[in-house]
Amino acid sequence: MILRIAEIFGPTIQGEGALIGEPTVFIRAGGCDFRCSWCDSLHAVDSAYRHTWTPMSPDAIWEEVLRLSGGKPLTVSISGGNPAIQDFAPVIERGKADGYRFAVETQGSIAKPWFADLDTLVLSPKPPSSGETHDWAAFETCLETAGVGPETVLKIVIFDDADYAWAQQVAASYPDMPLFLQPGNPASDPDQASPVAENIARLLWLVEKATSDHWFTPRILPQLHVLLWGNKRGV
Ligand SMILES: C[S@@+](CC[C@H](N)C(=O)[O-])C[C@H]1O[C@@H](n2cnc3c(N)ncnc32)[C@H](O)[C@@H]1O
Ligand SMILES: Nc1nc2[nH]cc(C(=O)O)c2c(=O)[nH]1
Ligand code: SF4
Ligand SMILES: [Mg+2]
Repeated sequence: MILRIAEIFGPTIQGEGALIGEPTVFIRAGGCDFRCSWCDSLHAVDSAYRHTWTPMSPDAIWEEVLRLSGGKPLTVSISGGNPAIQDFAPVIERGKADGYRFAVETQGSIAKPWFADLDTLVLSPKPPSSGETHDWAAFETCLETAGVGPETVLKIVIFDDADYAWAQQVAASYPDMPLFLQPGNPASDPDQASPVAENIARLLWLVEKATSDHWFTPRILPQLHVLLWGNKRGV
């Protein structure tokens, strides 16, 4: 079996959400069923970049993770694109046998049986500013398929007031899921000068909005990797 891989990089730290700060190797799958207006990983989404995606066997993927991590177990985060388009079961099986932990980042539009084998499932439904709309039945299927195996968390990107109101509705529908909010990063140009000031301003806006509303449910975090490395790829 062959998977389409946009990039494998690390070790770095997880920059977002529940596992922020955790040493991580990333596997970025090529291909996505969404096309968010502000996607920061278009090189793994847009078919114009398809020629840059490497066809790899699960063994070859695992060899690269072992090389990058020096064979020392850590958390492997499978992102994309939407990794749920492809079958990562053999990679996860191989890695767990070596003592590695697995997290997946997905929007929750496609469920896969191997969600149940993860340590952490990050579901990141897309707010109105993305231009995408959700099939909530498919989202529910992701939750059911994951079951009680992984810790399943919600991570929502907020660009504006409409996104914020939408996140409050989603949170009300899933009161038992840990909720993480991160401000949207409007600049995904890897050559752009430091986007830190803009991102901090957006984080401040979001923190002040939630605290003044007395909305105490979410944890609100920056994209730590953007603060450290800007919009650079492979970090
Ligand atoms: C690139 S996506 C890949 C995984 C999956 N397709 C998804 O969207 O969840 C990884 C994470 O980055 C977030 N993200 C993408 N573009 C962003 C941006 N411009 N600002 C902030 N977060 C962004 C997504 O919402 C998601 O949580
Ligand atoms: N350091 C770091 N943390 C991340 N968290 C989610 C990422 C992603 O693009 O899925 C990401 C990424 O690309 N780099
Ligand atoms: S779902 Fe994720 S990878 Fe796909 S376009 Fe949206 S942010 Fe990008
Ligand atoms: Mg990213």
